[in-house]
Amino acid sequence: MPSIFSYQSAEVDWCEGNFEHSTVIAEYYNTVNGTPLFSLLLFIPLNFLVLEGADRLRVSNCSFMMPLVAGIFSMYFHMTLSYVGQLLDELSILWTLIVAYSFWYPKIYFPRCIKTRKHFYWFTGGTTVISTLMSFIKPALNAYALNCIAFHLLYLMCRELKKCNDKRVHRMAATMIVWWVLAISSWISDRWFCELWQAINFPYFHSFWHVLIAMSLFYCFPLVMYFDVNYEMPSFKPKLGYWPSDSWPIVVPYVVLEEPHKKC
Ligand SMILES: CCCCCCCC/C=C\CCCCCCCC(=O)N[C@@H](CO)[C@H](O)/C=C/CCCCCCCCCCCCC
Ligand SMILES: [Ca+2]
Ligand SMILES: [Zn+2]
Repeated sequence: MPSIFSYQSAEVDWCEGNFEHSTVIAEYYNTVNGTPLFSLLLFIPLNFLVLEGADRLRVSNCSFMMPLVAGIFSMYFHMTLSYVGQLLDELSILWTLIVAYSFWYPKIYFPRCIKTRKHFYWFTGGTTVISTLMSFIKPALNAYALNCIAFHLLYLMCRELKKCNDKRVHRMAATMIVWWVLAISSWISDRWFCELWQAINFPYFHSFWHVLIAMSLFYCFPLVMYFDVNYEMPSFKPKLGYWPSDSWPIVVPYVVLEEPHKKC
């Protein structure tokens, strides 16, 4: 019986051929294009915020270490295609999402029985334990469940956009959604239509997914920060921007806090 650490013991095998470019890395392209993107793309926009020095944001920025961990486990998974690698990949995404929800889920959407963020932490803590245990039941389904969370984010985003007139916010949200649609299409293509891609010798859609989902998150984070500042720091006015400027073809989206409103 193969060990849970052995190569190719995972329930899932992505379309890219195994050990085609290396004897130690099972899926070469899926492995090498993962981590740098997840970590770098997510850290850059946050630097702008950290510089602004708002305490709440400085504390919650610690959670941005989580996508880095998810990136590392993703690399380990594609390198080995082991059962442990698959679970680490999925659980690190689950925990990253839960940490992000714990910090940034707006209070107005809390279930009625939850009154404070402290109570919400207990709720997310309980959810973490239950969902972590459930993820061992059928690991192949975990990725589908995780992808469904994006639909909830999409729903939240639409509700927030309805209340917001800022064109920059709408533009950034539209960009994020376009990247996500491309990302999820690539993920599904790789999972469901692998035979077709192998027939035309192009089994790389999961690699595209890594890049495209990172791009979507790149735009998602400044937006989440924007709404968070509106709710949690009403004396500040958040503003979305693109570095170095709006007109450049390649830009880094970020959020800054403008001068605090003068209090009477
Ligand atoms: C108020 C809440 C704010 C939430 C902010 C979002 C926090 C981001 C959290 C997680 C980072 C995800 C990192 C993705 C790593 C992908 C690794 C990977 O490719 N794994 C695959 C196997 O190699 C696996 O099959 C994929 C599983 C599905 C992952 C789904 C992630 C959903 C992330 C949500 C994206 C939202 C984008 C905007 C939607 C409109
Ligand atoms: Ca494969
Ligand atoms: Zn992957």
